Amino acid sequence: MSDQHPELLRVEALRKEFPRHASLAAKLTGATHEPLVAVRDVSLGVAPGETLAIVGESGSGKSTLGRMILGLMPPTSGTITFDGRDITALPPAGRRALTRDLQVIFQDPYSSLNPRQRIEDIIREPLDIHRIGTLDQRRERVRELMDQTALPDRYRRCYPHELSGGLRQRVGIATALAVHPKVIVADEPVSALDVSVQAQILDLLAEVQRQTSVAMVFISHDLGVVQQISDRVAVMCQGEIIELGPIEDVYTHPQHPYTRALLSAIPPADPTQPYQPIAIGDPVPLSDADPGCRFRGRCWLAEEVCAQQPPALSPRPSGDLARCHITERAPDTWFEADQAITIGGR
Ligand SMILES: Nc1ncnc2c1ncn2[C@@H]1O[C@H](COP(=O)(O)OP(=O)(O)OP(=O)(O)O)[C@@H](O)[C@H]1O
Repeated sequence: MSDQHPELLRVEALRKEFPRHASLAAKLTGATHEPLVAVRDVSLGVAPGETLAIVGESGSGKSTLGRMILGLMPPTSGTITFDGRDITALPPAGRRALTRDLQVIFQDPYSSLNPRQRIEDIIREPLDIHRIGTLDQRRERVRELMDQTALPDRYRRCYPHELSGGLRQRVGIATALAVHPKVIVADEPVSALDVSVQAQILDLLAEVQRQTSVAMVFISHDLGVVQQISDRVAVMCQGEIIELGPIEDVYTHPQHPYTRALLSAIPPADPTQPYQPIAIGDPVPLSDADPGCRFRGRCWLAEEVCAQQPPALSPRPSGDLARCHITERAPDTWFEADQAITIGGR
């Protein structure tokens, strides 16, 4: 989609390092510690009306990337461009003005809603902050937003604790939509909800997007969840994007073994079908200076080259970009090796 439309949001070589706390022994010996690289030189763009999913296991750097896009955390290096404007290091006043265009939906709607405010006041708050319309117009907009997010009017004067998790997430969505943002970052918006409620909220987000053309960055640890609503997906592993492409291509022809393993973890819709998740174990820590592929310690396809050279994010015939020496050399034959692995433990 971003090939046809100018990008609304672009991050380029975005990096976030966190200092590590030195142990007492290290302090005494003066040993230096490498920082933890949470996001490693990530580049991607989002077009108007597009949903880009950011997927990866816990600790892969998804939320840190989302927080930097939202201006909640400064990057160590790299740039963020919004609507053609560099917003990487905006002063606080500039950032505040931008919150109208860039909104967020959090994972846990309960902790993100003020427990002492009524639902109508919560939804109206962004309109008050940005001084949009008269009080009557704001009230009318709240009614419109409750209608749009299928929140029955009887909840208008309720407090968050009186609502179910699904209804609270509808309030979160209505609040994010209130000021007509251009981009919404949704950070695990359904992972705290029951499966049946998840489906309703995903349907709502898809419908809202059809109506408003808002661009969405949808962060999730679950490839199964993003399939339903995303146009493209970026798969993150140990701070890096290891695969990026249209959702159909990534699901039908994954070009990175890590993506293949994540896909294998999605339970089949039909319970009579075999469920054979590929066990890849936990991330293997590597020095920042390590020259090889960061996934090689968990990879059943790894060869010598994987320890010697960093794989580049390179295009594949299927339309994806992937960061893997093996599939770069043989994009269509690696599935044979895939068939040969002992599923559930290598
Ligand atoms: N404020 C922080 N200070 C130090 N380290 C951090 C901080 N925030 C995140 N990290 C580390 O950065 C790495 C990436 O974390 P991040 O939360 O972005 O991952 P994630 O993919 O969103 O995972 P999760 O879904 O579990 O939040 C992890 O190793 C995490 O411990």
